[in-house]
Amino acid sequence: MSDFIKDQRAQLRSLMKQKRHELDTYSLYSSSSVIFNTIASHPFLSQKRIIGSYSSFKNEIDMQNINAHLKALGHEVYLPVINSKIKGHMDFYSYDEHNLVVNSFGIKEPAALTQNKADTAKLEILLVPMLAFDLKGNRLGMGGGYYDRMLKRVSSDCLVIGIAHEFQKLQYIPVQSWDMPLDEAITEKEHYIFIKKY
Ligand SMILES: Nc1nc2c(c(=O)[nH]1)N(C=O)[C@@H](CNc1ccc(C(=O)N[C@@H](CCC(=O)O)C(=O)O)cc1)CN2
Ligand SMILES: Nc1ncnc2c1ncn2[C@@H]1O[C@H](COP(=O)(O)OP(=O)(O)OP(=O)(O)O)[C@@H](O)[C@H]1O
Repeated sequence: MSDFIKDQRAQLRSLMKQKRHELDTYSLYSSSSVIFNTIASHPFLSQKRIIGSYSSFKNEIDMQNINAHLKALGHEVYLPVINSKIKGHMDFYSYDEHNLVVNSFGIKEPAALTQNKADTAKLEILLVPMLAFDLKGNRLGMGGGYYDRMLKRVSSDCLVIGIAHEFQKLQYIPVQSWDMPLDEAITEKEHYIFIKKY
């Protein structure tokens, strides 16, 4: 792996964490509400049943209403659970808003009950958090490599959609061989389509 790219990504990560930290509550609220509507009216939503999503933390777009809405519509909704025994590994477990526990990062996750575990290969839509993205669909995450590893196990038919604030769009994100590109990104300003799957 190139140390140069690794350093560039680390620098960008720290800059974008800072920017997100400075976001005001009103922008977070209003952008989350616009993105709720974009996801709720996504043209493929009615054709897909099994959705991987996430619980937000630290000024990420608020996914709580979105997750509840998707579940109320009858979708199967799964959220990540970090596996503390395997480095960079997470699995998805079914979402129940009344049954979430806070993990070591301060992110709410479902209890890891075997009977509630998703078959990652069966996910049809995956909503992905990101610190930054570019118009080629490259993504910068929090740096654990969790999504890079997980996306390798997802079906090539699964629609992978990054969720972010518009200010997280950058001109160029340096990538490494294992970085998995997004199909789409949704911000409060735009619905970007990088790869037209359907
Ligand atoms: N909501 C959400 N869930 C997610 C992610 C995410 O970006 N957002 N992840 C995306 O991959 C994974 C979790 N990855 C994470 C990686 C680092 C930190 C974190 O807080 N890092 C600290 C430093 C911690 C340390 O050094 O001990 C920090 O940035 O201050 C949090 C989550 C899986 N779940
Ligand atoms: N498929 C992989 N195989 C082995 N190591 C990996 C893989 N993906 C990522 N890593 C490791 O994880 C570290 C972080 O990767 P990267 O910078 O791509 O994370 P990220 O995409 O920002 O984080 P995340 O996916 O958790 O949001 C890398 O430095 C590398 O050591």
